Amino acid sequence: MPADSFFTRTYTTMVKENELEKVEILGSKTIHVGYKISSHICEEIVSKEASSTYVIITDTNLVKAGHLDTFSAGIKASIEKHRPQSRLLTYVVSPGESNKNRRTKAAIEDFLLSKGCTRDTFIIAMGGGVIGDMIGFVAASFMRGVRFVQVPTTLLAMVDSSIGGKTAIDTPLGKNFIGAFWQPRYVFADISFLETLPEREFINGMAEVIKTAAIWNEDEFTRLEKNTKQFLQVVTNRKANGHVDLSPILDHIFKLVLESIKVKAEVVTLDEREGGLRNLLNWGHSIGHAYEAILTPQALHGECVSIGSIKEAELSRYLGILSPVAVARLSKVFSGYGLPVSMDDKLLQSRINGKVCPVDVLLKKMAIDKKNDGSKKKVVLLERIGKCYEPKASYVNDEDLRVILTDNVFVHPFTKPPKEFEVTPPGSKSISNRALILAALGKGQCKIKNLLHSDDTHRFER
Ligand SMILES: O=C(O)C(=O)C[C@@H](O)[C@H](O)[C@H](O)COP(=O)(O)O
Repeated sequence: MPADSFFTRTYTTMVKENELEKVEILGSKTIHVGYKISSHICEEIVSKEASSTYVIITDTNLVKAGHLDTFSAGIKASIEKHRPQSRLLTYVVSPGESNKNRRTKAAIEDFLLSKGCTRDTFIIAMGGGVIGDMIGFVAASFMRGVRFVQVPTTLLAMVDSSIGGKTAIDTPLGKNFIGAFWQPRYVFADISFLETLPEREFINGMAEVIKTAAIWNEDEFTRLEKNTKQFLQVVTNRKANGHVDLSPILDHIFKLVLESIKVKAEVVTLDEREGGLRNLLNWGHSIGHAYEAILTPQALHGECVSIGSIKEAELSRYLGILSPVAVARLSKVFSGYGLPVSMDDKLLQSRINGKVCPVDVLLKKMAIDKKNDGSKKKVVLLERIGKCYEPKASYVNDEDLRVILTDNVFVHPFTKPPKEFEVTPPGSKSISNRALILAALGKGQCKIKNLLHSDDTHRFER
């Protein structure tokens, strides 16, 4: 068998070039997912969306990878074909979360104004989550709102940030605090962009993929569990030019992108403005954003969401809602895809230059969360893999959060023992189970205090 025949053979059964799936959101099939669909994207934009000025806004990473040149050439060709009077402008920003701010937004707006852009301007946001969020917000406010499309080029942007019309910039106090709901006319997710995506960014995007399956789609979660090894093998194996040959896992990637998009599109369609249900997509983010506010830019969004998801799963577990087995499955799958699941992660530690996340600071950061009701904190609680406890975020208190946010408890002997003290140790599992059996055998009502919550007692309770 020739050396590349494994890939060739596998590839023939897989996703094909130009293959396209259209996902419905808010009543129209405007999310197009495919592999090597750049000509479709350019044709669709220019032929369907009339404009005097098309503006591609992207970042320097996309320029370096050659994507801006290729994409501009495609748009120019479509302009010549369909609207020869129109023009194409391009604008490039610096990459990274630290540039998703008021200053960059203002610079983009000044550029558009200096070029005489009017309300018929059509913006193409090509890039990752930072570009999509910020350019979406520019589109929402420029001339009181202009049309735009999302061309996500990272996994995170494809499966999450490009879908659903949440646009925003960050402020020093936290992420996405200033923004608007502004729907893109289309989202074009071309999987082939992922072939040039760096390893760390690829892994970063998996956090949102796992999150989406965890809150809504158990089958997909189980499928994700089965493919961790192969994923990491392929994604970490780079060619001389740093690119990745996705062909052995192209089907897996296509499916996980599509399944994540479908879930997000369904949730957004049911609750576009986040009255309740859309909170679920924020699972892992209440705590994740708090970590991110401290650890950015050394840690990426997905890495913080991964830690936040495990902490929020532990909170559900602590409240007796989620089983320890589910927490273990979650932890295994996040780490299986190369993500940190706690602050102890060695790779994370090597990146964050000794930064620490004290519980009080995390709680303070969590106090500014769009989901909260004033000073009452809210977190999405998971009931089991694929299902949340409530169809919205639930009220939680600082005492409970403090327990799960505290990483290590050091126990020291008293240097000077107090005369009297009272301690309530956690309930014993075997005594809890015996108490439950006795209660079940007895007649009338029985009140059990200090029951230990565990998988066993939970089953006994039923
Ligand atoms: O689209 C949503 O709704 C989400 O919550 C998805 C999140 O994964 C995403 O990171 C979102 O941008 C965060 O939104 P925010 O409301 O927490 O700022």
